[in-house]
Amino acid sequence: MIEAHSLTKRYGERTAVEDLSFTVRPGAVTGFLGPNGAGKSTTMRMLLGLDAPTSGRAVVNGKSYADHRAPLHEVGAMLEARAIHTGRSARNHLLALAATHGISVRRVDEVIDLVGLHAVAKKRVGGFSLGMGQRLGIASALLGDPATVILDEPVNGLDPEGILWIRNLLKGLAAEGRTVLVSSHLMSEMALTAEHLIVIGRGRLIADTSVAEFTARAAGDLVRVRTNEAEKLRELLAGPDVTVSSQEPGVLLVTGITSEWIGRVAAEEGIALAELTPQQASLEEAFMELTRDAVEYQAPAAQGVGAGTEGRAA
Ligand SMILES: Nc1ncnc2c1ncn2[C@@H]1O[C@H](COP(=O)(O)OP(=O)(O)OP(=O)(O)O)[C@@H](O)[C@H]1O
Repeated sequence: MIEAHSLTKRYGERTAVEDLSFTVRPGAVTGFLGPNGAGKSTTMRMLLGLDAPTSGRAVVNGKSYADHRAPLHEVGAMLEARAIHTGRSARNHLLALAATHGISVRRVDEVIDLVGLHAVAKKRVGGFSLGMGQRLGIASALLGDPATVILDEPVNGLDPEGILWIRNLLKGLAAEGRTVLVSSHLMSEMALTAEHLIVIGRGRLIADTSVAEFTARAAGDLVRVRTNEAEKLRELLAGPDVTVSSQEPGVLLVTGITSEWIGRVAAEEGIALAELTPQQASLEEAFMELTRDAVEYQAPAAQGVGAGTEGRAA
């Protein structure tokens, strides 16, 4: 379990995180979302004792990170995965880490297999692709078999196969009863991976919600229906709380009733449907809407003034 109690971090004039409180529970993947510069990495560093909060307290598994006797067994973390420029092999890198923490060679080989690096375990890490580097970072995080796992943007730069792999790995870790906190700036990815979401913007809490709740709210009740008998169906669906619009021939956009209901009406009247789709595609839009006021660097056109220059590299 992770607890943030009124965490605040200031860098001089700049407030990176402000009065941030949340709890991350075991047994589920929790997505930590926010636009660039929202304060995700700063918060994670405070959770891991790498940055001291200006005020407030971070507690992991009941204690602050520094008070854990064997932190690698309590919390495994991967922060902004950078290529590790080393001439060491992946296995030797993990062996060195294991040796300083009293972790067995057997466990090193276990995590190598777990992250799928077996074939390249003896290759120099310096020559690793971004994806292989991410896998190695995750292997390091899992080395101590920790109850809590904190990963900063683990899917960054991965190909679809790598993204799917991380998604399943995180779900598996949560299913084993671990606490899993994973940051991202992609709502659509988190919707597929996480059960719970903590959304921040400009260092402040914007939402603490289940993914199901967020998705339901984002999706609204818009349903797209395609049929050759659009006009007939439109008349059948008409009602005081129902709106039906159409922007292309044969396609209706319906709000006010569920897709199940539309399907039933069509079936009863013998109307064949070519498509019946509850609109979920607006997730990323809903996230942007939620965090719109909290985006640090907006394009000048969007903001109407000469906004800030470059963001830090993500
Ligand atoms: N060491 C530092 N010194 C000064 N300002 C910092 C420092 N670290 C972070 N900041 C500022 O704090 C704010 C939050 O940064 P942080 O890296 O935590 O955001 P983030 O949500 O992880 O963003 P990203 O997705 O871009 O990595 C930003 O405005 C950043 O410029």
